[in-house]
Amino acid sequence: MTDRLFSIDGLTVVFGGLSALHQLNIEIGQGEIIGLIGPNGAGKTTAFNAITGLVRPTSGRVTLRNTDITGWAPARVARFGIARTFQNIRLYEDMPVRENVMVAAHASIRYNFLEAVSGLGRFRSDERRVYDQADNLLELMGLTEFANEKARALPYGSQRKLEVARALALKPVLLLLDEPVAGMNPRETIEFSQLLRKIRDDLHLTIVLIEHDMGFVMDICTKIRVIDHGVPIAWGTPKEIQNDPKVIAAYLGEG
Ligand SMILES: Nc1ncnc2c1ncn2[C@@H]1O[C@H](COP(=O)(O)OP(=O)(O)OP(=O)(O)O)[C@@H](O)[C@H]1O
Repeated sequence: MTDRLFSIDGLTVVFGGLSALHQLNIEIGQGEIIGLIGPNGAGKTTAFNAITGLVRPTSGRVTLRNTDITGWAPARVARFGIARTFQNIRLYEDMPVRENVMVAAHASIRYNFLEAVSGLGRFRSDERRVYDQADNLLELMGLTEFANEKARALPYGSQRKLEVARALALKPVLLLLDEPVAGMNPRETIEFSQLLRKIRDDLHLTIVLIEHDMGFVMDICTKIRVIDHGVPIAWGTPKEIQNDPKVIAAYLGEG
């Protein structure tokens, strides 16, 4: 593995009496694309929520760039370099596509009151920069033609790409994607794989993704962590995971 960027040690989340996540460990090097998979209800989204501060871990540690970020508030986690998308798309549907990205970028900028109300100085130059950055991200994600459309007018696959553009506006070092290709057709999914590799390379990103589309996961991931009923059951390359009897049994037992 290349330099360690991010790690999860013994991450555990208990809701009432339910152990949603039990002793999850993951270690990730710069530039890797890691898959987090498992049957429905396995605890995948809970892991993302615990990493990004939406859920407080019962125990365990989350480390990014040698800094313990366990239990940090969501905005602080985002500013420190972790951005995410959600399983259910979260866009400002009646806002134009470009503004959707600009609003996300603003989350990483702070003005004092005078600068904001006067619209002068740093505020104005930052606005220009945020506008240009949004256009660059839309171009990267192949969404330029939709810049002035309302988000709700976009085809579903493009809405998912817009979610990624919004996450990238935070300038993360680690990108967490929750079911990024859900609802995409096979052609869109292949194009999205290519796009993801490109943004990983161009923006020096490291990526963790949750996904049920196994063709996509096996194609794009360098390593995969499998969890079942909150418990980690396997860790390995796509080939190792595909042939692991515990993984096959977990998926066969689903439903
Ligand atoms: N806020 C919460 N309070 C109580 N229980 C929760 C909460 N969030 C999740 N759970 C429970 O924790 C378990 C894991 O849920 P989670 O959403 O993390 O699974 P998942 O692997 O992401 O599933 P899916 O693939 O269906 O999205 C489930 O039993 C779920 O009902």
